[in-house]
Amino acid sequence: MNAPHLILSEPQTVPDTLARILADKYEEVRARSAATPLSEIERQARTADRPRDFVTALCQAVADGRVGLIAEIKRASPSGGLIRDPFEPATLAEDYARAGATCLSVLTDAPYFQGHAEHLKAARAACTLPVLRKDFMVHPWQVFEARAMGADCILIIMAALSDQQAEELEDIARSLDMGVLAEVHDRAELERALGLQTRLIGVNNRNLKTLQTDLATSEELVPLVPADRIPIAESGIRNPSDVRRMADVGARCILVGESLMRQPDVTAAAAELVQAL
Ligand SMILES: O=C(O)c1ccccc1NCC(=O)[C@H](O)[C@H](O)COP(=O)(O)O
Repeated sequence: MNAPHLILSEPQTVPDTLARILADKYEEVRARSAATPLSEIERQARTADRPRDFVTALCQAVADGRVGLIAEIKRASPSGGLIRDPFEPATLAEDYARAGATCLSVLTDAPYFQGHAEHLKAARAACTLPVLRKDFMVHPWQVFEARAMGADCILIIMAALSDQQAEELEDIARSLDMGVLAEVHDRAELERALGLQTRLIGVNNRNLKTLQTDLATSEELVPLVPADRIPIAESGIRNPSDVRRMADVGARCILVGESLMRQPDVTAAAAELVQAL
């Protein structure tokens, strides 16, 4: 394949942790695409089974007045260290589905989150929920790889990409009938994300410099999301009262990982969030 055309849009403004992750991701893509060329990964993506409709599932939850819970399967993280051990993605997926989650999010990044493509495959095979590949997308090759492993949606982190890169990744995802979740941390990123076609706008409450979460980020940004988009509050949501706090500013969809992963009974914990309103 040609040299990956990863260019960090404004490297000096990318927070340190994210910059490190992206640099490693670039190396990972280079190695993986050397082993499986773009033409081959695209062939695998285009012959994979039909994607599940991630966007419609969340729209339907909102239309029904339900909490749209994207329940995350995450073994470890830079901020939380090792979060869950033992870790069984298939069982967790079944537990989340039983609790009434709308979608799943599965970490596939290995170096920072101890994730793996096999976690996504196992989780998706264990239920009928649409699945987000939670990873740092920096190159078209990864979008094809996501579909080839079964993912139904990709994450586009606006802080990591130029507008042109984000549009390119979105175009490929749409050509594969995948959903796109555009993630923002501030007003400038939100403005840029609204230039994409996707309806899913994730407001991440995690400050990428400190890795601390603060729900005030969603309180500031969610009200600025236009009515034709679906705001999703991400990170740092721990209990039903946090779910109500997010709904009060207009986010009935939430993405929750660590607080669920730390519970012995994830079904009960996820059901509590789903039934919070
Ligand atoms: O979780 C981290 O430590 C982290 C560090 C650097 C970049 C991203 C990170 N997390 C990714 C996520 O967005 C979360 O996994 C997701 O929103 C769920 O958050 P939480 O419920 O707080 O686990």
